[in-house]
Amino acid sequence: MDTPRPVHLDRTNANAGLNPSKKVRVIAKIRGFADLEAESANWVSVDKPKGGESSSVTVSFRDPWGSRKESYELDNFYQQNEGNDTMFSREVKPLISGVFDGFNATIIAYGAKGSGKTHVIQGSVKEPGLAPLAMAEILSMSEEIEKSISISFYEIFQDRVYDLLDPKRPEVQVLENGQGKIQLKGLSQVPVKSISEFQKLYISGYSSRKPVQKITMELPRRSHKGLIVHVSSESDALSVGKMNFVELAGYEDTRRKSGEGLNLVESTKVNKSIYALHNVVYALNANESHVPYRESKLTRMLQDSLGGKSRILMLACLNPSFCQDSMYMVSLASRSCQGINQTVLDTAKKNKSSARPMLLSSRKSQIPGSVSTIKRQIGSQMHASAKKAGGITSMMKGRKLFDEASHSTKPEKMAEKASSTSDIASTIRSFVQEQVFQESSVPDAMAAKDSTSVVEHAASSVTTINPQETAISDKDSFLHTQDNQGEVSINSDLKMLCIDEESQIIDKENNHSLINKDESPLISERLQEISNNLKQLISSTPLCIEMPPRNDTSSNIQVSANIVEPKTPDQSIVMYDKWEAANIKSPWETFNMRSSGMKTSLVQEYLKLLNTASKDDLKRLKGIGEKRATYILELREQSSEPFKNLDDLKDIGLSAKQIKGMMKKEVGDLFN
Ligand SMILES: Nc1ncnc2c1ncn2[C@@H]1O[C@H](COP(=O)(O)OP(=O)(O)OP(=O)(O)O)[C@@H](O)[C@H]1O
Repeated sequence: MDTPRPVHLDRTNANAGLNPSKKVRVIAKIRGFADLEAESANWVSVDKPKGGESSSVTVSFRDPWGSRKESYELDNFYQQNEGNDTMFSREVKPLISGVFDGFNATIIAYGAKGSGKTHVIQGSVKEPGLAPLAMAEILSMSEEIEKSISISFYEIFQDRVYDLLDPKRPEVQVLENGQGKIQLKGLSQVPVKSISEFQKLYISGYSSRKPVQKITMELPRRSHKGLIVHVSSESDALSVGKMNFVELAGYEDTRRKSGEGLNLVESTKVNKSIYALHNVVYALNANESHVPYRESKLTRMLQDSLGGKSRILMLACLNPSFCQDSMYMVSLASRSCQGINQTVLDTAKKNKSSARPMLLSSRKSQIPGSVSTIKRQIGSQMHASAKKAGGITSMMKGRKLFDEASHSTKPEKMAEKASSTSDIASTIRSFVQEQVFQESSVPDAMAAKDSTSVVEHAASSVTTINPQETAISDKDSFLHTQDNQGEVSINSDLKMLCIDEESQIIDKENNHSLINKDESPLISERLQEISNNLKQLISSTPLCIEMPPRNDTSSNIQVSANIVEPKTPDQSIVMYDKWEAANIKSPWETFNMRSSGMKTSLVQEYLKLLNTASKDDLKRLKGIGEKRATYILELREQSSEPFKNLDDLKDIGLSAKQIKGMMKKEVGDLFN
């Protein structure tokens, strides 16, 4: 294992990279040592890729076990022994004159817990931070050019904004006026004439951070803090520019750290706003037409300062001892500035070429490609559901069909009903409305409209069941068996229906065959496949109740949920028309069990894709763009399976409502 070079940076031309026209600069600072940490941070090394002329530095991280090395290009890197004053004169001071010329500047310190954010922004009596150093400069400039200075100081705790200079005030409201300008209603703005006045206010603001509600015994409150320095013209008090100092709450990987209750909620909210901020920075850098300011309270508050005539300094604070979260913070910053700061992943790529494919291939083997595998999967899901419910599964049909059929024990009648397109449509309608959207919390007109259109598509899609597959998989087993039993087969009716659509189906199959089997198929294609099979199952697969042989006196009734390979019925098998005789669950209960099994299956497929798909495939998912796809890949580097349930999508900045909306769209598209 080769030892990484210690942190060393040639400062002879360290300022060469300071380009005042650059909107975003990304720098990192490794925290100074406390007494007990006299060890050097040998897990990080810094280099200038093009020698002294370079305007950026390459920061390489290697974990202490040498198993992972990653390099990122940043605008600058400050080592342990470099103080706040050095960073101030190189990074912050050049921005101050712009604030007097109508620019807004924002300095954002972020990083893992305890990485020195407060030390860098606020500082101490011994070593003032960037905010007081800037304030001293601003105050001295304001005297010369007759501008007035005032400050606001706020805290964002769990997406609520509080005034730190006047803590008795009610929550601050973030409003947008008709011109799209952000107004912070209820946030005080206090004039400042001297540095001692400022220090008094600033320090008292920090100490006023008392929990609004008592959380738990002495749990420190994790919140973002923002200082706004307003520069206004003295004559008309109109705002000229402002400088923001934002100290983000410490990042903590919720998957690695055990957190519960409020602590976990707090962490999730903190992380969400960190992602949201990077999303905004990314969008600004990429000149995207839509900048997602609304993703968090923080970005909303900073909207004026981040967009338009502004300069942003992203300062990643790093712990001196190896910390996975520190590494992650730098990678996030570097990636959010792609286009300006190209992420360098040379060694990471090497690692990936050996590790990632293994991961992918092991995943691939779990991703069923064939129809029969999918059926098996659905079957086992349903089996599990049935087992869990302690009940029995039945033919999957819509409520109407079942309601009517349950009053009749004649299979012919059921077959008649099931063979009509409208009843099959009704089956799907019921399923979509009552199961897929069951948990939707969007009761507005829009949701109703979506639901209706999905249902309409569902109704029109029932004739696309693949007759060839039906013939191959079911003809020789189930269908024949049914005929032999003298039962009227619903499936044969459906087959008749499908034959007219053959050319359309063949087209679909041809398209399908274009999918590279070695790659993760697109979620909508996978879901479509599952859906098609379910449609087949609706019509073709009776789950059977295995009655004990006649001479068996035991009272056991076996439930068979093996819908993949239907067995030839024999004397011991009775069909669904024995519902009442077997005294089992009602068709409606059974339908519910099956539907929830399908829903689980769809979600599992979706999560598998998130955990394995390529970036391009991820971007084909609803609601996943470049940034989110990037974050997903980031998360996958942190953990081999970052998405274990849909709630984990919150880590890429999605709300519960957005997650549901995305699933609805994916599922809805199945019927398009
Ligand atoms: N440059 C430095 N030299 C010496 N000690 C430092 C330095 N920077 C930070 N520290 C010390 O490290 C500890 C953590 O620093 P700090 O409170 O600034 O971290 P933080 O990132 O703001 O933490 P949190 O995420 O919990 O808010 C403090 O005790 C601080 O005094």
